[in-house]
Amino acid sequence: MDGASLIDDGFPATTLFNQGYSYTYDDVIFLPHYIDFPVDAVSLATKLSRRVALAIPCVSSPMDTVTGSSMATAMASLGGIGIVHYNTPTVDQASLILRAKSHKIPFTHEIVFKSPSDSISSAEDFCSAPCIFVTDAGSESSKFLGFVKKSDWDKLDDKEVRVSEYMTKSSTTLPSSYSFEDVAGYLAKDRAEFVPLVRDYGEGVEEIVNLVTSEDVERIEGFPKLGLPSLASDGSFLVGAAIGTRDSDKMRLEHLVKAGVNVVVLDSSQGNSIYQIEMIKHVKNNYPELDVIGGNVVTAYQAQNLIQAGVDGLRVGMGSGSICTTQEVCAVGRGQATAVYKVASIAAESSVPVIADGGISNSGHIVKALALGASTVMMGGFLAGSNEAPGTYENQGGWRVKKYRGMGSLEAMTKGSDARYLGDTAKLKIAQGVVGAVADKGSVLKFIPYTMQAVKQGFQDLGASSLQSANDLLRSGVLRLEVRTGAAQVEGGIHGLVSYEKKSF
Ligand SMILES: NC(=O)C1=CN([C@@H]2O[C@H](COP(=O)(O)OP(=O)(O)OC[C@H]3O[C@@H](n4cnc5c(N)ncnc54)[C@H](O)[C@@H]3O)[C@@H](O)[C@H]2O)C=CC1
Ligand SMILES: O=c1[nH]c(=O)c2[nH+]cn([C@@H]3O[C@H](COP(=O)(O)O)[C@@H](O)[C@H]3O)c2[nH]1
Ligand SMILES: [K+]
Repeated sequence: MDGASLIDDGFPATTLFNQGYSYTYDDVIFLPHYIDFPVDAVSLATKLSRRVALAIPCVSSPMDTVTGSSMATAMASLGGIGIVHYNTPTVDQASLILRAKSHKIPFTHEIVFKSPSDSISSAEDFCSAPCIFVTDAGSESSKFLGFVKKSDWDKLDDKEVRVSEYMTKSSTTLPSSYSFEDVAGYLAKDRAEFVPLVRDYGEGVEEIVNLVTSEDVERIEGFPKLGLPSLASDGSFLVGAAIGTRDSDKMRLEHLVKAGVNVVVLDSSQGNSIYQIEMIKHVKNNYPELDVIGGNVVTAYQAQNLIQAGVDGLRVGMGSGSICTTQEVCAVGRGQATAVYKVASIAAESSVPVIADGGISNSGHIVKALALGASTVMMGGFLAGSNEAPGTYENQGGWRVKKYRGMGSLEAMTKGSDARYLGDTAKLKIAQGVVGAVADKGSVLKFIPYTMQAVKQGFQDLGASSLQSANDLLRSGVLRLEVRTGAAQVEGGIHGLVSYEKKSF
């Protein structure tokens, strides 16, 4: 359909976003366009940064209640990517990256090890694992001797008895290079409940890196089929990592590169700083093969500075996050729809991909972010209640919840990021985030594919079969938008019902 013959209706983005208002996703609505392809013809393939391609536009936030190794593994297996947080010592961050990259299957378990002479005195020793593995030295890198099932331990009268006296002896392990289908095949054939996966480093050095249970297999097989995973050239999952802009972060980066990190995000609320520009140059000079993403920014001016410094991607959003109090505390930031449109407009001139970071709470927000020019969306709260997020579920007022906290909350700062907030000499700590909880959402392996299907339906309504096509339609003024009044937003939501059940898939 020829855009030029459109009847004038709604506003082109350039008009809408130049009126002096800061709009967020909910403030604006796209007018539907023309459908001339089926929904399955929509491709959401995209780029995270200049050289990092993804099959789906999903990125998990570098937050310590969002992205550890399980989330990074799951996001990469879905075709997106996880950015491992840095609120932890360098060695721990590097081992999270190594762990995520050493898998071929879409999930990881927490594994607990004991030696034969140990005892298991409390049910808490099992953490969330269905069994405890027994190895020679009680660590992941020693010989596998067998296991203790939680159900067997429950039956013990004397919990102080040594593990060797009641463990089930076994020497069966599978290589961590096995695919999910290979492992599922083994478990079915041997009717085994679980099996450890072992990574072989050569010269007799091995490490138990994961465990797969028959319950996992059944669960995953019930989920939508996975698309193309995000893989590095060596076949390992793509994994990103956040770092800061202090001198000590240069040393951190060196370790992360050794651990195989594929892209690095300079994690700052206000990225247009001398510190960040120096760090961008440091990364470019020392690791020319590594893409570096700068941010956060919300204006064309901030973006331009970082583009000139050489960034390969930009992260957009200031104060838009669900746990953020930056706009309230510091009086700076921008409505996220406006921020994404403005930054993406300038970044497109240099072919720098943009990440729309924060404020995503439904598939419609993702459609809006991408159609306004973002190449990917970064999500914290949307993913924090999943099985793959760090932490365990708790009960709160009848809800099954997981903790979700801002990296600028007092609690997170106390855990590790003090230096950032205190400055080196300042003495007063000011929080820019809160500690909260989000509801259990199940596995990202299930709800992200459904969310992506909803995004594809949105793209079909816009008449865009790809991100590039949506962008062309937006920039040529064919795609039109309007601002929704308060009443229009109420009308666009569920209203006027005494009760309802909202089930999305
Ligand atoms: N997207 C958002 O709206 C926000 C995000 N956050 C998150 O909270 C965390 C911390 O963010 P920030 O506080 O911005 O961390 P940051 O480490 O960038 O900044 C903290 C303070 O340290 C200073 N600083 C940074 N590098 C320096 C250097 N080399 N020498 C001297 N001073 C230096 C900064 O200017 C700032 O005053 C991040 O994970 C970030 O993503 C926090 C607030 C808002
Ligand atoms: O003002 C802030 N104070 C904080 O303590 C904080 N921690 C994270 N972030 C940012 O919020 C994003 C996640 O937002 P959502 O939960 O809305 O996805 C993240 O991706 C970050 O950009 C913070 N912002
Ligand atoms: K906020």
